[in-house]
Amino acid sequence: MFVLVNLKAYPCDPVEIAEAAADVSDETGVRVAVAPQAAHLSAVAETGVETWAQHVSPVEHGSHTGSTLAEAVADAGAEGTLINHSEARRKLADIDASLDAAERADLETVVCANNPEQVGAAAALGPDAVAVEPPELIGTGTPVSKADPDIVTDAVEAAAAVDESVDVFCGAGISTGDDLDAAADLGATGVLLASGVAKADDPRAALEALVEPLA
Ligand SMILES: O=C[C@H](O)COP(=O)(O)O
Repeated sequence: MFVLVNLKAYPCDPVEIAEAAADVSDETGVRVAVAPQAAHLSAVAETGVETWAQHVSPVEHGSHTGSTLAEAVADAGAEGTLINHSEARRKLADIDASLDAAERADLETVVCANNPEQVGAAAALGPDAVAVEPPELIGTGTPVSKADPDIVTDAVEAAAAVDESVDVFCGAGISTGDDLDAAADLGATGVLLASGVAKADDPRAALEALVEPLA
């Protein structure tokens, strides 16, 4: 299982979480990556943790003030990028162009989607993975794998129907090792989570407990 921790814009210490994630990954062999704010990418990458951008803009080098250039996040140490999110929804054409930008910069990609229908559409664009996240469960602490398991199995089916090489992750409300186990049982090969780590009093302990069943 791939554990991708999105720090969103939470008031956490990105380097402290990155160091904990790097240690947990080294100690357990579980792949753990951290997606901080763009301004924190270099500092996070310097910890040695696998580092992801939260977004890359659908642009090339040029007159694009305010954009997040794929080449720039790669230069800062990012190895992958999220594209699209329920909290920052993009049009399909922009998702497609952001995937092109990520490919140019040699970034791995996960496209987020709200439901299995969007998963199918996203899979058709050829990302490395799609992540299904029911918006109503994000940040609730109620895991998608328990509250809406069918959405995960339907997403796995929808992606496979389009392109079997596209991995399917799930996210929303995931915070425990049991949630990870349940996600794997439903066919997900990764999880996307945020508040369970970024808002934890002790992010290191939260990460250790999270991956414990996989270690
Ligand atoms: O990008 C992460 C997801 O939106 C999940 O967030 P959450 O773990 O706080 O529910």
